[in-house]
Amino acid sequence: MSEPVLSVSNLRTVFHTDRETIRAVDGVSFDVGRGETVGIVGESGSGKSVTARSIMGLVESPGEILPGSSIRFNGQELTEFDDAQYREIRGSGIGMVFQDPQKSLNPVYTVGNQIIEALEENQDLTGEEAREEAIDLLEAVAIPDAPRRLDEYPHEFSGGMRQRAMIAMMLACDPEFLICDEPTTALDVTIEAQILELLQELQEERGLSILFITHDMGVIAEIADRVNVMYAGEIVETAPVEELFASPTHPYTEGLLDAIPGRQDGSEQLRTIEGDVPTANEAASHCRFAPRCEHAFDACEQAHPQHVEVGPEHTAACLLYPGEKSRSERVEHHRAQAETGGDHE
Ligand SMILES: Nc1ncnc2c1ncn2[C@@H]1O[C@H](COP(=O)(O)OP(=O)(O)OP(=O)(O)O)[C@@H](O)[C@H]1O
Ligand code: NI
Repeated sequence: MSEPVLSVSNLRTVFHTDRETIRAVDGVSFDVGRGETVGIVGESGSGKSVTARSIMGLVESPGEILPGSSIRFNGQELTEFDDAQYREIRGSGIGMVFQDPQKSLNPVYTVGNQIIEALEENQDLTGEEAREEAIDLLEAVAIPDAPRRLDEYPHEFSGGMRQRAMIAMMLACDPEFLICDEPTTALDVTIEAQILELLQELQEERGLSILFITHDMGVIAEIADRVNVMYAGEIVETAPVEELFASPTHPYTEGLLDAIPGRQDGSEQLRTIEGDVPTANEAASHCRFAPRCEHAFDACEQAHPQHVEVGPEHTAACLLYPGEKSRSERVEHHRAQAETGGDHE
């Protein structure tokens, strides 16, 4: 792969509360290549949105990105950016699409006004030129009757159309990198499919790189080239999408896949993983998934799993691997890796 657009390395983002320090993102590393869509998937509370907010420079007190974390975007170290530099990069380099367009679209201004304002701010367009470009953008996101809809307010748009308008507004900043955080979760499946298709078209036309966050493995299958499975602040498995679906390796990933309707053969039932994602408040010295894992054994509570190569461009952090070793050898392997590979306090 050529130089990645985004390279996140050992990202640790915590929230300080009176009682404890919540380790929302705890040593996360991944790359996004140019023109690539990389997914982050995991249940609620696993740290997906905090990862996105960390990249966007939107972590506020009592949150903190810990020293030693690195977020490189086009070779620039974002963790060293000040507010002004971050505003600049949010206005041009990196765009973000959220689950809830209500939060990004202002109800008291027309959709057109908001897109035109973004164009004026970020692309130095004014007057008729900006209006023409805003119409082009609404057409680019396939909003019918664009010139008329430009003068409507967000509440006059349906949910799917609002999300399209939100994407158009984001395109007004002409970003090269897009972070989508559950952009289709609030939509019904037909509209969801249309928005996913739109994102893929825009990606091809504009050469966008995308980080796509969702709790839905079905959506990941549609959109991602590579996938990171996240659990309790950590990435527990990473692989190209076909490889992940063909050979899921971490028991958590298997659990997520078993919960997709229609993936079971006749004998199996649709299953959900019992229990909830724990809130991590101490450095991991064990497997955070062990309490919910049907394959867990004693050592899972005592050694912190490290990433092991389990297939082509495919790693998993689980004490069941490397599969060819005995159980005690595997535990030793992970302990040794944790020491040399740099588990952090
Ligand atoms: N401002 C905050 N203060 C304290 N804790 C926070 C804050 N924001 C997030 N957290 C905690 O960080 C953890 C990860 O949250 P995050 O929102 O990243 O999860 P998520 O994977 O995006 O879940 P969801 O699918 O529900 O959006 C959670 O335990 C959450 O409670
Ligand atoms: Ni989230």
